[in-house]
Amino acid sequence: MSKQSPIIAPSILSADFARLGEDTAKVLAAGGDWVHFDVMDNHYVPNLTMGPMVLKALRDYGITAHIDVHLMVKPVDRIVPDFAKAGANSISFHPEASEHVDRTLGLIKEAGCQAGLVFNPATPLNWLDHVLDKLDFVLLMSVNPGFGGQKFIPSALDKLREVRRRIDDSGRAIRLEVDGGVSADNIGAIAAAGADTFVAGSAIFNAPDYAAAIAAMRHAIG
Ligand SMILES: O=C(CO)[C@@H](O)[C@H](O)COP(=O)(O)O
Repeated sequence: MSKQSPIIAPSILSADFARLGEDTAKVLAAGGDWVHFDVMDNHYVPNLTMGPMVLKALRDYGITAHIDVHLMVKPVDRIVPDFAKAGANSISFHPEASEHVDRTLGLIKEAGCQAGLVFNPATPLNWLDHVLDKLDFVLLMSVNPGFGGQKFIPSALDKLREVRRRIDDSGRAIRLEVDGGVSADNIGAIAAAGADTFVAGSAIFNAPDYAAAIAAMRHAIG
């Protein structure tokens, strides 16, 4: 399966939390495709962010775009139905944080969401071996999870190429998402390595003009 059309998913971890609905609507109006929603539990990662109530509040505010929930939590399973009920469209998790990866993927699908597996920079790709057919997307972290505004780790490019090869060999329509340190300066190389779904937080929300930042990324993807 060749690459799918590019998606830019602004990470609202870098949005103004005091005006989250407004800032999310603004970044979507500026050209963002999905909302990337980072859930951190101060256990699996050393930070604490948002839960299902915040996601529901965004839906109630009028956000209708695809909301892409990245669970950085341990354990995983018991929170999955709550995010689905709150209005998540896709849910990803870290395999080493789940007791039973296949079961967690099943729970996500049963809840009506797209399912993804997330790999930290040092997580081996063999977690993909027996579940590729159950995935809607693979999310490769190009920073260690927990914080926005970190620098892209260059070895992620080789890993992206390897996952792209595995997806292409499978013939399945699986998206390849990348997250961490993505900017207009490196997104061209990241796309060339095989990514089709791009999460960006600080490069968009710290820019004076969200639309110009997103347009520069689309232009660099080509
Ligand atoms: O999941 C995470 C961090 O753990 C990311 O989604 C960050 O929010 C990306 O932020 P930038 O690196 O683009 O600033």
